[in-house]
Amino acid sequence: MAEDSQIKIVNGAAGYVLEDVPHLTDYIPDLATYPNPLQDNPAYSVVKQYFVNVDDTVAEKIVVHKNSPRGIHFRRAGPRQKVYFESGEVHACIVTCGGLCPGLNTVIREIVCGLYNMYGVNKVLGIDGGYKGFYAKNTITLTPKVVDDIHKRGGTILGTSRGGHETSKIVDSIQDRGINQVYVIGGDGTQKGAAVIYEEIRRRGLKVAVAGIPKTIDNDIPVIDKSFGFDTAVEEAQRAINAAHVEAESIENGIGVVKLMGRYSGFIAMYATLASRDVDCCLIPESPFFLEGKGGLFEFIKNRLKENGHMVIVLAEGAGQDLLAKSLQSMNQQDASGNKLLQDVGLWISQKIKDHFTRERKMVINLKYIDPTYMIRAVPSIASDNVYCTLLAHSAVHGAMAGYTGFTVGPVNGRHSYIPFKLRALITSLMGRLLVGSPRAGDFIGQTCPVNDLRITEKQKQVVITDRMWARLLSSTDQPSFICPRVVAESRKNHDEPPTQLLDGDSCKETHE
Ligand SMILES: Nc1ncnc2c1ncn2[C@@H]1O[C@H](COP(=O)(O)OP(=O)(O)O)[C@@H](O)[C@H]1O
Ligand SMILES: O=P(O)(O)OC[C@H]1O[C@](O)(COP(=O)(O)O)[C@@H](O)[C@@H]1O
Ligand SMILES: [Mg+2]
Repeated sequence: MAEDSQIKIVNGAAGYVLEDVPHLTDYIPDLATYPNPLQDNPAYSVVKQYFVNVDDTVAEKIVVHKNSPRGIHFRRAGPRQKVYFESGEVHACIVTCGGLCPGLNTVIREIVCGLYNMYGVNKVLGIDGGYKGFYAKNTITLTPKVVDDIHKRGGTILGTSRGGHETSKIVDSIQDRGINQVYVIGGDGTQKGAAVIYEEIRRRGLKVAVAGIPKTIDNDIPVIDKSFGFDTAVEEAQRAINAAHVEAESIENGIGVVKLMGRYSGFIAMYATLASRDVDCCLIPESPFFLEGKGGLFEFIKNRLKENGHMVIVLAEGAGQDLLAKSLQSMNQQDASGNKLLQDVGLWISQKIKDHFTRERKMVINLKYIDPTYMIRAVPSIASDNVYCTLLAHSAVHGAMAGYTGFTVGPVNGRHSYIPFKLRALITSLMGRLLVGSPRAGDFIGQTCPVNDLRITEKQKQVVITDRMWARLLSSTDQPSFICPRVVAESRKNHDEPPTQLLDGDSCKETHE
């Protein structure tokens, strides 16, 4: 067990490490247990071995070598034979925080229906308008009837907000209302907030389970395979890319520019580009680029227009922010949650391209800029995301009923798992490894992950531009990598061995806040 009593690490033979999640009995001993009501539920009782074995764990690494350690494992999500809450005792609440994401309503719906239908719970409250709703607003009663068709709508029926995380007021409200299960749906900021709430609840010795459901359209939460709403966003982005392509190919020297979401991580832009095949150039925050000179964006545009007569550029909102900061002398403004406010890279780059070709090259170009970001975020989730949201919600409900707390749910290599808010796995798994940080153009620097006490929320998953996926993209668009070949060669020379598949997916870096 680690020195910090809230971090539960179990070491086994052959380098097996379990990053366990906290349990209510860690700080309230002798809690009563009850048989899981699912065993008498006709829908579930037909399943052989419906309950998850208490010892089941999920491996973080599935590609291993003969002599490599077995690595980090997480507790497998799912229903347990014993539960720590009686049905009538449960008083649950659900809160949604941060930016919108397709699927929020589906998760809300499935938590409510899961609690009612699987566990016979009939007291579920919705917190209105994010964290501040705990102490500043009235609650909303949630029943299966109320949430019946909300999955067909975008947004969140509960409302959301940034900022306003006042821990003691929130926990006072939880205590005063007699809430004993808290379901928190939100991104990295929200999960940080949930971790603090869990710590305060534990300090007060309350029998309250805190479960996080990770939400981020940017897909930037580490460890889990993918966040809900991401597939919907990639799908919806196709409409904007198609429109940009139609516009561009209809006119001489047509250029379509599409901005997609992705503050620090360019996953939506990368997948939307790979899916579309109409995109000539994809720009993401992880891959710095430059405009002028040999190998720069302007030269590429000139050549592509010469070859094809038109082109489409997709860029993530966080791309090229270093260039914008230089040229616009931006102020360091933040939103209410402390997230850096970004400049509009789409507008900026569109203007730069127009200026360059019309003024400097005296060339007529027709550029159309499409910003579908908020339209994409506001749509209802597609079918596959709905199923995924259902599994996330059910995993969270099973975990809380089983007495686990201080955890986030999510699939790890396809298996739903409970991941502690306080996560040391990342340290161990990343220790000593070279990660690509945020290199500047021509400045390809590998960074070593600092060995600190980390949480799932203190790293961001990013596109690794030395991975095969980014190479696939470069090969599909045939765009420049914007990295000086000499620096790549030097970086290769510094690796004793060729890059290994074990590195796939190690795509985390420290948060930017
Ligand atoms: N470090 C933190 N500690 C406590 N609460 C936080 C922290 N960071 C963000 N929050 C709270 O989490 C909520 C959502 O955060 P935000 O960054 O806006 O969105 P997201 O969760 O989608 O990343 C806000 O109410 C914010 O106050
Ligand atoms: O305008 P808003 O609501 O602050 O949201 C903008 C941000 O929200 C996001 O869509 C998602 O961010 P969060 O996951 O932090 O909510 C980002 O891509 C984007 O920068
Ligand atoms: Mg965030």
